[in-house]
Amino acid sequence: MHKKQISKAVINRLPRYYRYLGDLLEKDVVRISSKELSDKMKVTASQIRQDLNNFGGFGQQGYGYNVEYLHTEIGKILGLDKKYNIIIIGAGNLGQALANYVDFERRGFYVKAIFDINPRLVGLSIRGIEIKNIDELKEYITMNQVDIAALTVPKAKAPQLAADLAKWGIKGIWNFAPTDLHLAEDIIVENVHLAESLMKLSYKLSEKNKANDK
Ligand SMILES: NC(=O)c1ccc[n+]([C@@H]2O[C@H](COP(=O)([O-])OP(=O)(O)OC[C@H]3O[C@@H](n4cnc5c(N)ncnc54)[C@H](O)[C@@H]3O)[C@@H](O)[C@H]2O)c1
Repeated sequence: MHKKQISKAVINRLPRYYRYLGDLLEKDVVRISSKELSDKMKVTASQIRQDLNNFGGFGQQGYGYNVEYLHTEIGKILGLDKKYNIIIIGAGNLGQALANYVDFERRGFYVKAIFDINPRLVGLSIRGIEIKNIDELKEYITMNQVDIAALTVPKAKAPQLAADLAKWGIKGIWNFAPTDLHLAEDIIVENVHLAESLMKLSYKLSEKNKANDK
């Protein structure tokens, strides 16, 4: 059977559905109508129905959505029913902050090792996770199951490291360096460009200020 192509916009909204449903579960909410979910999320009820219809609906007429079921199913679509081993390349400010964040584990993402080039950092531990010398990276990847590499190195170092990671078999790169990586198509890159997000905020603020000045 031909698999239906899910649009990027829908995929982008799924983590937010997942988060809201997780919050509802924590409050022991058993079911929710698309209208209630829509009021909470400030997304139209028809948008919610349309989005979820992409995956077979999940809802029942007159009943709404079973929160736990929907949360589990969206989790499966997002691949959150699996465990992922992460390594962090670059143990500076951002790399250390990521390694210190325990909540990723709750979602199935486990930071297993951190690598850096700076001998003053190598050998230290963050939350019990050892910072290894970057020279050990290839061997580590060969000997261990690594699913995702977070790149938190300076921009100039990122492309070469990304190419090495890809060559050594890493399929998922979580890139925080403010540069675009050009890798083979089977390597999945998710960019987290914080400064670009800040620029969007700045744009919106300046638009608002312009409107107020009128
Ligand atoms: N800190 C933030 O809030 C922030 C925000 C937006 C973007 N970024 C981006 O994230 C990246 C990291 O930022 P940061 O603030 O953590 O920088 P940082 O200078 O604190 O840390 C970078 C680390 O990478 C290491 N490194 C350099 N070359 C390496 C190599 N070849 N192999 C392994 N490790 C290497 C350095 O020794 C250092 O420990 C940068 O690209 C930065 O632009 C950071």
